[in-house]
Amino acid sequence: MGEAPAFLFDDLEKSCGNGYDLICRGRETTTIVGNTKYAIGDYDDSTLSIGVKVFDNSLEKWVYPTVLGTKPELSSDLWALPHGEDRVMVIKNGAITDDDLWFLEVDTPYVRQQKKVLGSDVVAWSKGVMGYAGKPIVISGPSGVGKGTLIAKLMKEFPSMFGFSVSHTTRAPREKETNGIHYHFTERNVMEEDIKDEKFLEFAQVHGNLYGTSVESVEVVADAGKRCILDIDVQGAKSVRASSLDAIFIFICPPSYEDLEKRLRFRGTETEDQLQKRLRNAKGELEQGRSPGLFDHVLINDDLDACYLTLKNLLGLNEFADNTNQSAQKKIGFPLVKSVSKVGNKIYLNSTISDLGNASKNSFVLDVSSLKGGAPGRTRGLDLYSVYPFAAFTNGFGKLS
Ligand SMILES: Nc1ncnc2c1ncn2[C@@H]1O[C@H](COP(=O)(O)OP(=O)(O)OP(=O)(O)O)[C@@H](O)[C@H]1O
Ligand SMILES: Nc1nc2c(ncn2[C@@H]2O[C@H](COP(=O)(O)O)[C@@H](O)[C@H]2O)c(=O)[nH]1
Repeated sequence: MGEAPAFLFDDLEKSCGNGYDLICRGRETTTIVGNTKYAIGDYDDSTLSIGVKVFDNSLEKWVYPTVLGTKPELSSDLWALPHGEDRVMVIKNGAITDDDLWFLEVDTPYVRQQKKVLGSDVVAWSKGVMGYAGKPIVISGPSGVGKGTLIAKLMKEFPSMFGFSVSHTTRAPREKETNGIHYHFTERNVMEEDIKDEKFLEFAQVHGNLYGTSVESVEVVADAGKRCILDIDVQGAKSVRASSLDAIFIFICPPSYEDLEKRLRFRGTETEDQLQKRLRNAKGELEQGRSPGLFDHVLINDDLDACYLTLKNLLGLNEFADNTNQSAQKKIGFPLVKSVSKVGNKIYLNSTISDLGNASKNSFVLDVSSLKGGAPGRTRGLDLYSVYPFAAFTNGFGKLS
């Protein structure tokens, strides 16, 4: 990581091509990935979003692929840069914050799978998101073991570091529960429809009700730069383990079955029937929780404070850790781009004005070496930092502090 080579910017004030990757600019811009030419631009007037065409080499004409994902709104100034063999990075110059960077996936595993399912040519939009908030944490264990209590302690002590994934459930709200905070309380038919529409990362029938984690509920936490905590049952944990979400899995055990029952009774939120059902289900969950391969850590919640300390230790949050680095990432705004150059995994952005409030020439690096994920939803792991003017905006190592 260092200062951008000066020649790149001086040679690149023109709008198209830099000798490394073909970088194109315009309201409608064409770019080549592999052997295929894509036109990305403004002819999709009906939706006022950026349209996509693919050049069919055998038919020798432009065709319209199925476009999946949320489409970015139209922009009069687009930059398109092929990224690897499977996607195009699209910069919407001068767009509002957080809407400036998109990826058009043309041959990622997700797109290839959708091509098979739909039997047509498919591309998919995925929004570029700066930073990577750390692996989500899945907390599982039988009802009444203290998962919610431990999570509440973590969220209270580290409010800027963690965000809770608000699940959907068909269970009725308890007295002190608020819709949208504790759960999204929902009707079964609505939730089943959303499951069919693939809006859920996982779902399960738990103690007679349907519970599920929507993709959106995990994404909003990560969009806020926070580490996502999921409180889900063992079936849900299994599904997440099998999904593409790279998480840490923690199972919470009670000191004894009798203690579990005492806690559930003490909480007083269940009828006797419901309580018995939860206790019966706990037996199977405790067996599965301890079976090898599913959970990375098993904690016994005997003394609450001791268990909480162990949880913090395994998350690297003990009193000697520098926890400031783990808080929400500081964002810098995307610059108004005048020229673009790509060298390896670094994209050099030359700007005349930036939101840093300086009207002089500013240079930025967008580091895509840690790119994670892809459609549907977001492409994460992007790192944007300023490299010029060196002294004024950096910590001396070329990166904004
Ligand atoms: N270590 C502990 N010792 C004694 N009581 C505890 C301990 N941890 C939690 N509790 C109490 O046990 C009850 C159940 O805890 P909590 O609601 O956090 O469980 P849970 O695992 O989230 O349950 P559910 O899965 O049903 O949501 C609460 O009244 C809580 O105060
Ligand atoms: N598989 C999922 N399980 C979930 C989810 N949200 C909560 N849960 C689990 O349900 C039980 C009961 O919860 P309660 O609030 O009714 O006491 C508990 O074990 C939770 O962990 C979810 O989205 N998916």
